[in-house]
Amino acid sequence: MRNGDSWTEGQNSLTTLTSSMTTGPTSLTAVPQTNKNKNSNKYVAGTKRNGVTKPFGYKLDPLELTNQSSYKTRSMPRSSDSIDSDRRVSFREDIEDHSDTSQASMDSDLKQTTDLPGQTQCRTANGGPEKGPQVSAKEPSNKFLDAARPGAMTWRKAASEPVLSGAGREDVDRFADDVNFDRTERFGSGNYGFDYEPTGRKYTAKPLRATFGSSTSLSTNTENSDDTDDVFNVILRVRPLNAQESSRRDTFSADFPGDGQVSINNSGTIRNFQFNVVFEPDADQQDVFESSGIKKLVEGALNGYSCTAFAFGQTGSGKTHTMTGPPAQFHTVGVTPDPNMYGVMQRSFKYLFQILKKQRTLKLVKASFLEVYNEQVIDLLNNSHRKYLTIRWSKNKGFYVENLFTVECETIDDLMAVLEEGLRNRQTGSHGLNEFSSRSHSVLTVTIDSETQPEPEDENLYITKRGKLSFVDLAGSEKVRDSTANGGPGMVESNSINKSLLVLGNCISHLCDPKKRQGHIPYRDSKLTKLLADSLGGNGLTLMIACITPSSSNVTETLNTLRYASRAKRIKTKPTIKMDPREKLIMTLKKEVKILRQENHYLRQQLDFPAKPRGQLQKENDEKFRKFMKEQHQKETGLYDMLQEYMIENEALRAENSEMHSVKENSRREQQILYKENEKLSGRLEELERLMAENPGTWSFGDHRRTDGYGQHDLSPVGSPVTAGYVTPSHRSTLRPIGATLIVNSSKLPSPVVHGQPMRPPHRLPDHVTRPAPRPVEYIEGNNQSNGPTSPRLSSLVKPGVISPRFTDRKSSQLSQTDVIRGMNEKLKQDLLELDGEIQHQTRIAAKNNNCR
Ligand SMILES: Nc1ncnc2c1ncn2[C@@H]1O[C@H](COP(=O)(O)OP(=O)(O)OP(=O)(O)O)[C@@H](O)[C@H]1O
Repeated sequence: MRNGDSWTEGQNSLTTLTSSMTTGPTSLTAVPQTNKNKNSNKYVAGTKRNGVTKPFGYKLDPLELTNQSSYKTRSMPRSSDSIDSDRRVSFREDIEDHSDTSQASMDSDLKQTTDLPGQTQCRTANGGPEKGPQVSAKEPSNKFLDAARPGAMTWRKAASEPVLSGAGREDVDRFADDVNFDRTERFGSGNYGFDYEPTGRKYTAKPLRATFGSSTSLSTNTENSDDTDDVFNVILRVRPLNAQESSRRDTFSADFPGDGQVSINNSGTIRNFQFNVVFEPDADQQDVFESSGIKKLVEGALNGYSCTAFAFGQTGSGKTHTMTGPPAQFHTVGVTPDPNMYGVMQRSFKYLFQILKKQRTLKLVKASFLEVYNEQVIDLLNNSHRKYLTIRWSKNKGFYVENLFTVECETIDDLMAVLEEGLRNRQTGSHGLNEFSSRSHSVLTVTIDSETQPEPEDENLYITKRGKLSFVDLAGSEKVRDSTANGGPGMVESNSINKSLLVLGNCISHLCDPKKRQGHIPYRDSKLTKLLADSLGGNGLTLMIACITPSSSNVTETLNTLRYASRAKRIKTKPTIKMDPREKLIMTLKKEVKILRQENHYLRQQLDFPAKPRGQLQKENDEKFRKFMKEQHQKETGLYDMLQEYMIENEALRAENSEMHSVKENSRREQQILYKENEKLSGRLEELERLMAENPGTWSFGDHRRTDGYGQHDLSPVGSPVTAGYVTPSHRSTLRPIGATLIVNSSKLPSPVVHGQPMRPPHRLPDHVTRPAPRPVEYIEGNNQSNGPTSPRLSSLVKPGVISPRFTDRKSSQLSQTDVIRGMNEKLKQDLLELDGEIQHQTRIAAKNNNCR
């Protein structure tokens, strides 16, 4: 025996384990094994039969389905006389028959739902709720109509004759108007279709299958689907009045206005509800299978999603009938189950194996079956000791049942055997409302492991997806009074059923409230909700099948069920594919690599590198690319030398530039100092001259001549005001020639006439000295570089003609400019000294003359 769910144990757990059921002489072999194919370095599922391990694909051999002896050796033991082979053979034949006829349309089966056989007709309401039955003014009850979904519909048996036959276009139009269809629906994919003759003149109206449940409406191929609208569906099945109810003359309390609506008459008060699909009492098992959406769940599980179908409702309302067929046929000795009465479970198994047979890919199908009875989990496939199993929780798996027996199912027979074995072991009891009442919640889980190649071009990458298909048949909610009457089951049984259903209701109301959904969901309050946590609030596809009885005597329970279902209708889940965490990581990395490759490709384009094609040729191209780069390197050796030259040259230029910068800075500073000094000297000269001009009689200048002429001194920076004037006696004391002391008594200063001549105009510096030095011509126009290129290669890059012919060297230009200013400075000092000396000389003469007088 091995644990049922070994998902997080990864591939290592898939070791060959052969275990036998211990419940009878004929054993069911459980071979959950995987052989590692060393050549391909990937895992291949295998099976052990009669000691021989065969590749997993073996079980998809068509012969297998008709191999009677193989079936018999693997049949499940029964406590009663063995009649199973006949039963199963008949169902298998049924599969074969159907597969023959439906095989051709398998493709379309997977894409869209099939047409009705013709004896059923879809009826649609003519105008929605307002045209439905009268709603009591006292108690308006349309609140459950709010979440109606497009495609909601009602199934009702109709006359086998088409509604319109041999009618012309006008008739069809009139008919379409009558049933309130718009034009697009008339000839499109609405609930009615029209066959017409080649002439186009004659039409036959025919009802089409419901679009609900179509596999095309769910994007099951995406890893994380965004389609949250069509993943939690609620359908309603109303059973007919049974013999007991009819004999009591119970009235039929349900009405079906169409469009998936149902109205319940509770003693004159009408309550309306709406679901994805409503099956009226005369819908048969095949109708329910075809139009409930269960096919979509099977397909989802094959694609790696967790899918759950669960039936709920009052006791005796038809849950087990819908899921597996009439319970009597599994519990009555000597009765052969009628394949026509098989429920959605058997039909789903058949559909699953039909797809597997068609796909012929590596798939590993395993099944487990358990029940929750009086809040205890019991393995229905290994219940010889009826041990209670523990529910545990792990980060990767969520809630799971420890030590649950799992059977590998190679064929549909294996799966059928699992179902029958479990049903036989399930707790049933008889009470006033149901002779074969299920006293427990049962969960049959089919897991489908499939290896897929996420990227067709990558032959070595395989990922394993685990899809899960669970069928849950809940114990019926019941009034303890009713169920314990007539020697019914005990209070404990009823209470535990009701309690777990209450917790389920709580979880549903939390899940359908957007605010509460973010918080704590009380899954842990019951074993049932722990097991359903994944289906209710998880990442899967869920189908709730609400079952009700139309009997007026059970209207309160019926309304409870409908409210329950309406609330559940608002639950939204987001389906995601379950993968092994390691494989998930590989996928993530793979995606990253893909993105990086794209980026790389883009950059290559930008840099004019040769593009690396993606996909299967990647390796080959990588090699080519390496070769190309090698060649390029060889070709580019000359370029490399050039690059080195450039680098050396660049370094030299940097050093030169740096030197030039420091020379420039020094000379700029020196010039500034000289400017300032010149300014001072010039100021002193001006003052001295002004002083002499103011006292012309006192001064005579003899031969003192300015070589530079007379005028304004402009030694200040460009733009500063220029002062001009003569040296006045009052300012004599301020005249301080550099290196000499001017001793002048201003009050006794002579007139500024020197040797009988008026004093000369103030000293003026030549223009080229006072103005800032002209900017040296730049080497390249618009380029501030202070140096020219020394490299012949770089020189050749410079356009001829832009180099100034006068330009030789910026450094010398800087220096010459400083020299000019320095020369001027010298000259000013000279002038000042001369003037100062003359003044002193004149002063002495004047003093001498005064003494003589
Ligand atoms: N749609 C139907 N058509 C004909 N018979 C039905 C239908 N639904 C239920 N029945 C019959 O009604 C009886 C009770 O049905 P069933 O056992 O499936 O109810 P249940 O909801 O599973 O009850 P419980 O919760 O007690 O197990 C069965 O004999 C079943 O065959």
